[in-house]
Amino acid sequence: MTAAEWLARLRLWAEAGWLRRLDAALAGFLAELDPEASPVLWVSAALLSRMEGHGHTCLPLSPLPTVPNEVLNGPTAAAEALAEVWPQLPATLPAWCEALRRSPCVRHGLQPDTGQPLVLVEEGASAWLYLRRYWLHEQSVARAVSQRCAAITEPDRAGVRHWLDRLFPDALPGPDWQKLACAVALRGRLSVITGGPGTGKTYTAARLLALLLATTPEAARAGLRVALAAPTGKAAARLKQSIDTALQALQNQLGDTLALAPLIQRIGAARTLHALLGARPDTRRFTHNARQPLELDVLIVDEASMIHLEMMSALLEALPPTARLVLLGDKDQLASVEAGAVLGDLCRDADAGRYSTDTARYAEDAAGLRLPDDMLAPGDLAPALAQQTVMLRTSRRFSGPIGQLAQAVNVGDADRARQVLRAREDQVLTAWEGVPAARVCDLAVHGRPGAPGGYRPYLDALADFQPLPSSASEAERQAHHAVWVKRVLGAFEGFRLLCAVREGEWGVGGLNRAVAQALERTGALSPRGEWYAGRPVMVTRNDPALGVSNGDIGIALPACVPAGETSALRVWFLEGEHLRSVGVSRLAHVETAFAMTVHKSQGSEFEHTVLVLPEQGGAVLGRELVYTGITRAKRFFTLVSARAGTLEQAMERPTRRASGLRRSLAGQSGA
Ligand SMILES: Nc1ncnc2c1ncn2[C@@H]1O[C@H](COP(=O)(O)OP(=O)(O)OP(=O)(O)O)[C@@H](O)[C@H]1O
Repeated sequence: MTAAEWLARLRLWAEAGWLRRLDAALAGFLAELDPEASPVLWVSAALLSRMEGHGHTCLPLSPLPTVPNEVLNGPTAAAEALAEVWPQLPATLPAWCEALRRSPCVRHGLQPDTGQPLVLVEEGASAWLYLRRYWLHEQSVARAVSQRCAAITEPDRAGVRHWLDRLFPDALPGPDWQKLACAVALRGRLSVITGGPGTGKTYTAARLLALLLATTPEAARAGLRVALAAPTGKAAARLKQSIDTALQALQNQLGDTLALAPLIQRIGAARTLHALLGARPDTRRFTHNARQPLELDVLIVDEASMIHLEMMSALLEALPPTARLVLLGDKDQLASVEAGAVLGDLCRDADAGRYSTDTARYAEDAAGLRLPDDMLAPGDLAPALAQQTVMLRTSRRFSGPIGQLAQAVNVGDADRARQVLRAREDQVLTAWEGVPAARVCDLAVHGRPGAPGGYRPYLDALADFQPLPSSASEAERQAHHAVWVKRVLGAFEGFRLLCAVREGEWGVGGLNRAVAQALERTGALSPRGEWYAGRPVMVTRNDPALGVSNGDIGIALPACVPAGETSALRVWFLEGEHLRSVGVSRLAHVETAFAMTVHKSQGSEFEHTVLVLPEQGGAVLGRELVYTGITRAKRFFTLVSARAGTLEQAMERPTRRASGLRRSLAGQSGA
């Protein structure tokens, strides 16, 4: 086929939905830059772009010459279309790479960076293709992580032990991983604390802050600059609240021996990563970078699984080399919406430990811990990053049926998951499978046996506004209104529909419409037009000017106005205990939020969580998605699926994001 025919074929595939238009357009762009190139370049570029759209940071080339459909992962018609043209492409990886190397659009080997749009990486019998930007981000993250892992300081072990014994007074039967996490974070410039829900990641982070304060010379304590951050506003507010609560409880435990109050005051509000780095409108650049680093000594970042590669690169670049970065997150949760699976990549050794004898000795001296023999690794098999990574293994609030189900899903044990679901202990768990989408609306309106209510308590709170008598002062009216708004927002957190997909009757859009109509039929809502009292919305774009972040959830409610005046609708957001509102006309980028994606629910928990699985979920319907959905449930969990067996199918499929971060880390210094 000629170049024009190849490009036309790629456009056809985009029209069929097997590629995105953007993917075919990238191929067209490269054909303009290098009209003489082999079709390998255009096909690879289109597939690479498609992979990026699915969250991968690179395209593994090894399967391409023989099993291209593994990459396109499309329906039968797509496989047939590929089979028709593939014989015209090289049949071996070396020939494929050779064709790419011939193009000036592809940087390879030790070639200097002259702005080539693609980068080819070859190692042994494998090869990967990158978009330049992701290659640079990956290299920059690997370099920064390695440098931070190498910057180990040697604290006074006896002093650390003294404080750790006070901070963790309870003797546990096995190793106290929380204690180890504190000890490890104290000696490094980077540490990763991972663990499932309720394993005490923030509890540990609060103790780490106390340990840092206690081991800082007294004269320097007042100058210790600590910041808290998370990828979303909601997660940031939750982190701040948990850290404050934990530090206050710790102060009571420690008495006068260590003054934590000044630290609590100094920490300030937790911010989104965008706000911390100083996001600038209409650009992907930030105010803070290597030339203008953040002014802080300790940064704790929660929900790190949501951080994508580009953001991690920007964060590491903006951190001064002397600052300590502590990443908290659940490595088994869904990876970020945008490309990369950074926390998963950083935590690859977390289960196994792979601690060196040096780390074992340090754990014994500084934390009084004997690490299990099977978690130790000989010198060259003990990567530097593993020494700075600790996995917390005991959940304090997640031991019931929801925890058991989450655990079974996480390890891919379908029989066990089924058994737990069938047991329906105290009706905490229920599965409705092979049902029509309308059943989801029933759940939203009434709840279910064992977990009644659905959105009813929120609607009741909405209807329950009793105006104060006209004699009430302005301050009294405002306070009374704020109590009501908080009650409505609090009640809304009691129930949530989480979807795997956005489109279709089982997706976010379809269910939001259906639920709003079902609630309207009960007379509890009057959704006339776009905005109505009680409309829950999710912000879909950061807007620093309005102070709202992507993922924030608020509810449209009337403002507090004097009796007799008409009150305009405002969207109310709760940040910790603090209420904020924005006029509805100023919020351009929002969507209704009765149903939301599992992705967007990360960092939130709801009393009753409903996970909705469609008939066809494609590649998105994987194990991490189900695990993340289940672990959002505080008291009740309901699975609703269009087809029986979807759960098992999803569990069989752990999502593997193509990424070279581990390889790049190993290439840096064995990190
Ligand atoms: N060692 C401990 N001793 C007593 N209580 C603990 C301990 N560790 C954690 N907890 C308690 O367990 C609960 C969960 O802890 P925490 O919120 O820190 O977990 P987490 O891993 O940050 O959870 P998530 O990220 O899922 O919200 C909290 O109430 C906390 O006080």
